[in-house]
Amino acid sequence: MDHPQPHPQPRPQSRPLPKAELHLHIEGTLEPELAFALAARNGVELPYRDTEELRAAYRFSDLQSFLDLYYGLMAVLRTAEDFTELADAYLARAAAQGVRHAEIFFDPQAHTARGVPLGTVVEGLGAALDRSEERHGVSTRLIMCFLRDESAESALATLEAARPYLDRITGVGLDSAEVGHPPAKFREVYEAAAALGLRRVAHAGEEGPAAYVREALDVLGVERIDHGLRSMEDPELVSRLVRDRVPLTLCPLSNVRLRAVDTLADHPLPSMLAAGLVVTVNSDDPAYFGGYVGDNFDAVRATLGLSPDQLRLLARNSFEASFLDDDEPRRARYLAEVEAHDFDGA
Ligand SMILES: Nc1ncnc2[nH]cnc12
Ligand SMILES: [Zn+2]
Repeated sequence: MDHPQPHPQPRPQSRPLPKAELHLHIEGTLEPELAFALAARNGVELPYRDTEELRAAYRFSDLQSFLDLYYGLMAVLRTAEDFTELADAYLARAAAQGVRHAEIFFDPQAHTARGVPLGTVVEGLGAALDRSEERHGVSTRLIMCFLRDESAESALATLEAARPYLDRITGVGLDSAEVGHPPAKFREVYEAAAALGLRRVAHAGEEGPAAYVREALDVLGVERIDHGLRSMEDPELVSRLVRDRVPLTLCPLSNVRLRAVDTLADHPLPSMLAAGLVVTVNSDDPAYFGGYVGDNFDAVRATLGLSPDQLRLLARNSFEASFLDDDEPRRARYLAEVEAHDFDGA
């Protein structure tokens, strides 16, 4: 008797490379559609007619031109539920692009300055993070950033105000307009954060010089550098970063949109990998810069010709650089997923 030939099985959709996202501003995940929905719900008038007009405004000449729009659009975020919805939408998108662990930045001063209490922000984000593993399969940490173009006193007051919420906060970071606001301005608040047992990271070398990267390490005692692009201008610093295995959280599509590099083809990621730097790939503000973290991986693969081994190294770095030190079995599971990942010959 003839056995029927099995039908050819449809090729399973290739699964995205498992990765951690370590450089992600939750406010930078505010998509135009959600911004308009929240504006309607909260009675906030936006200076754009519709999502199309808003998207058309996403043409930036530098970091400051982006920050002006970014802080302006935050006006729609008012209630704890708004922050929950924002974070939940990010986690769903991130999970679909292979994110297994996310260390999420937020900017408390950008909200408290508008009269939104810190507790509203932290509790709102926390509600989404609490159910993230169950709902999206993504473990999370929260990192509170100080705005470096605000005063050191304001940063200290923010840390003080965060005391009741420290069980939800893993670390502190430093972001916003870099040039003219060197890391040393925040020595005291970083010392206080360290004394509270908080982990420390800082943006440095995005638009600012390599000297800011050195200062972030020497004065603030940071464990990771966010961006760190301009470290490449200082060979001695590069040797130090390689020797000490200091992770750099790169954001390639952000660097193109904010004109830190001319084109993606000019991005120093391949030279940074070749130099032995511990680099990771992240999305920064994905709603504004044309893609989430998987899109950043796809773009560097396509444009910079990264090999499967290099992509796997980036993913491995992301878990090794993460603040999963309090859960080594989980980190080991994630790393095993990376090693087992099949690129389908791509
Ligand atoms: N790329 C970036 N640099 C500095 N501060 C930021 N805040 C949000 N995105 C930022
Ligand atoms: Zn950033």
